[in-house]
Amino acid sequence: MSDVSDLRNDDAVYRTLLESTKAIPWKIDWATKKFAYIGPQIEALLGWSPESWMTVEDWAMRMHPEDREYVVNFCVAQSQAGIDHEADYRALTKDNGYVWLRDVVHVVRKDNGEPEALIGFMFDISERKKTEEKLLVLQKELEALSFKDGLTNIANRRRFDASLEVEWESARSAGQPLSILLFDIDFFKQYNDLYGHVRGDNALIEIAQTLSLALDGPRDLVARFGGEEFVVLLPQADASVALKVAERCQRLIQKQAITHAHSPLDQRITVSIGVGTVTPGAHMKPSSFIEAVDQQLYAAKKNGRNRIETVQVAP
Ligand SMILES: Nc1nc2c(ncn2[C@@H]2O[C@H](COP(=O)(O)OP(=O)(O)OP(=O)(O)O)[C@@H](O)[C@H]2O)c(=O)[nH]1
Repeated sequence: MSDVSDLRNDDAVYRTLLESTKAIPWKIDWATKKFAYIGPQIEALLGWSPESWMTVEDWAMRMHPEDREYVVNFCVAQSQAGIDHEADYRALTKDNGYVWLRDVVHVVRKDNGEPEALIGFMFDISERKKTEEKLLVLQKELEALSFKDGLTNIANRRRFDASLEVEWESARSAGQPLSILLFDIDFFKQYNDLYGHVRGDNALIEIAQTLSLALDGPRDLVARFGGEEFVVLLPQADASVALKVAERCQRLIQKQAITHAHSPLDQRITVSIGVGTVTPGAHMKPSSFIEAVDQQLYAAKKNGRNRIETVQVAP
């Protein structure tokens, strides 16, 4: 058996070790910017023969154009400063594909501190990047889900609150009106009691769909406000537009004719609607506007249900 000192002197052993790892070793002479060495594994990974890696130019040109400027500038700056570093980028393959690489770089310095050479390893990190990308997609899906109501599939209260905040600011700075419609299903407790919770859930889903169909503005939003209440946000809509939309919603729900034998109104599901319009002023809060619209909804209930009550809130 050879001892360690034998091994240290044995270039062939080192070469075998270097060339049998998955990581691809390389060395660049700093003065000439030429490759002194690159492991033969590079050919299996990217298709370019080791001999074709002549200078740092070859390295830079075989990088995805979107990664090139940042990675090259970063590596040059770190090398000049004598700092070991690493960079991730997409390397071009001979058949015009890309492979994600991580280059881990050690700066060999002369006695005066200036770089003499760079030595490093390239790692194939494409699998890791794929996992990261999948995670990103999943995260986006999760974010979207967290803004959706699980039962009706329309926007949830959180989404409504977030949209209202944005639209409120936009209306305030543009000096434009915005309107809100609050819906509450009439005698829904009786509906649940008579038909059961599952039919109750289905009725909520159907009404959510109908309300979605009633809107046509690009920024209009329908959301589940809670329980059997829905809300519609109408940016840039004045009182007359808001009333028209409310009437359209009421009509469509009537047309939908979901039987409700225990409703004294029409023997089908009806809704009460509170409508409010405001041009937000500097000191007004969205919550006090919602409060005012909620009072209209309450008035619609008190005044007989299946009706619309409106308010124009002073800024
Ligand atoms: N099926 C089902 N029912 C719900 C859901 N959320 C709220 N509800 C029901 O909605 C009903 C609301 O009852 P109330 O607040 O008394 O109102 P109402 O019976 O509609 O009476 P008015 O609003 O005064 O006309 C309750 O029975 C709740 O159980 C839901 O997700 N699914």
